[in-house]
Amino acid sequence: MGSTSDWETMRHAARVLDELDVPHETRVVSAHRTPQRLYDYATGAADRGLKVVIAGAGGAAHLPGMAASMTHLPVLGVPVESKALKGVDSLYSIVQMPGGIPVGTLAIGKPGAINAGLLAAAILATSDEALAGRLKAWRTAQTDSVATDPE
Ligand SMILES: Nc1c(C(=O)O)ncn1[C@@H]1O[C@H](COP(=O)(O)O)[C@@H](O)[C@H]1O
Repeated sequence: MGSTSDWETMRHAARVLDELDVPHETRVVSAHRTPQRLYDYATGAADRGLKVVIAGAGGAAHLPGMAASMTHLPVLGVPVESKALKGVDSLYSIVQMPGGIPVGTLAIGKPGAINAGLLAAAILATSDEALAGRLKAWRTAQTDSVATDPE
C-alpha cells in the first residue's frame, strides 16, 4: 500500500488471506515517496517467490500501475477512498491503464480490498486444490450467514 494510512482499508485484504490460510506479507511502498523501494519490491517480487501482488493506493494512485510495469506477476489494484474525491480519483488512476500493462482493478475501499484478497486466493487456487477447497468452504459459510429475514 502507498501509505500507512491505507492500512485501515487494506487490512481487509490481509484478513481474508488470513482466513484462507494464504501466506502473505504487507508492505508500505510508494511510487511517489519511496520510488527506489517500489523498484526493488516490484523487480524482486517474482524471484522472492511471490505469486500475486495486491496494490492499494489513494488519490493519484500510481502504485499499482507502476508495480505492474516492473513485474509479470498479476497485480490487483485497490482504489483507496480519498477524502477530496471519495476515491473516484484513485479508481480512475488505477483502472485506466494503457494496453499492454494490466492491473486488475477492484472496487473503491473496503469491498475492493476484500475482493482483492478473494481474487488473489482464487488465482492461487487454480494450482492449489487444498486452497480451492478452503475458498469453496469460505463461500459456503458466507452463503449460510446471509439471513433470510431482515429482522
Ligand atoms: N497514491 C499513493 C502513492 C503511490 O501511488 O505510489 N503513494 C502514496 N499514495 C497515497 O497517498 C494517500 C495519502 O497518503 P498519506 O495519508 O500518507 O498522506 C494514500 O492513500 C496513499 O496511498
